[in-house]
Amino acid sequence: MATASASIGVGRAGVKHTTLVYLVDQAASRILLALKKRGMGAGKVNGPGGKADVSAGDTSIRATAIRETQEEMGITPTDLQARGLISFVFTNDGEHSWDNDCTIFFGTQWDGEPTESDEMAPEWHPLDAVPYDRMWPDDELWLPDLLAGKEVYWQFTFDGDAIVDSASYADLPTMLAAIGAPEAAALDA
Ligand SMILES: Nc1nc2c([nH]c(=O)n2[C@H]2C[C@H](O)[C@@H](COP(=O)(O)OP(=O)(O)OP(=O)(O)O)O2)c(=O)[nH]1
Repeated sequence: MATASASIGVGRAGVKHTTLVYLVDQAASRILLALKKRGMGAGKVNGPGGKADVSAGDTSIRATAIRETQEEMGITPTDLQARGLISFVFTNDGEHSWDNDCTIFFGTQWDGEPTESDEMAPEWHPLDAVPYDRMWPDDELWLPDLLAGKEVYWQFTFDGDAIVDSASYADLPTMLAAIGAPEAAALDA
């Protein structure tokens, strides 16, 4: 079981810091997603990702993003850019153990071929046909902006699978102030 680390990633203190990775094959205008087979969001299509884990050797949230993509898809991203932060709050869990503050990465290069793992089954989708009906409901609010080259800063409050509140922010400092998180020198530290 991985443990959260307040020293890696950006977001609220005492909340899991996590990653999501979106890889695009620009030559073929397609995005690499995957069916999540177990754990949080099982049955949904998502990018690879997961929580920061110092015990797994993570030295930065970027290292977490690379390790999770290796573990879940068998490939190594080589040009990841940190492009946003999404803060997830889950009201259905009184202990808020599902809450996570997630750094969003975008990339176009990787080593290896996407391979199914115990956690994920990779799927390619055309960039103009992202399967939002099989994804978390907030994704269609921000993933199009990410794919258009923008940075994305959002907070979503969920009750189970339903969004009950949301807010978007102009930039990282504005978002961190709004969610009560410490200031950060960099998104991918
Ligand atoms: N696309 C998308 N991903 C989400 C949403 N909510 C949410 O927690 N996630 C992602 C962010 C993280 O990558 C993951 C939660 O982190 P986690 O580490 O608890 O999940 P996990 O079961 O994959 O565990 P692990 O790989 O770290 O062992 O789920 C959402 O609304 N949309």
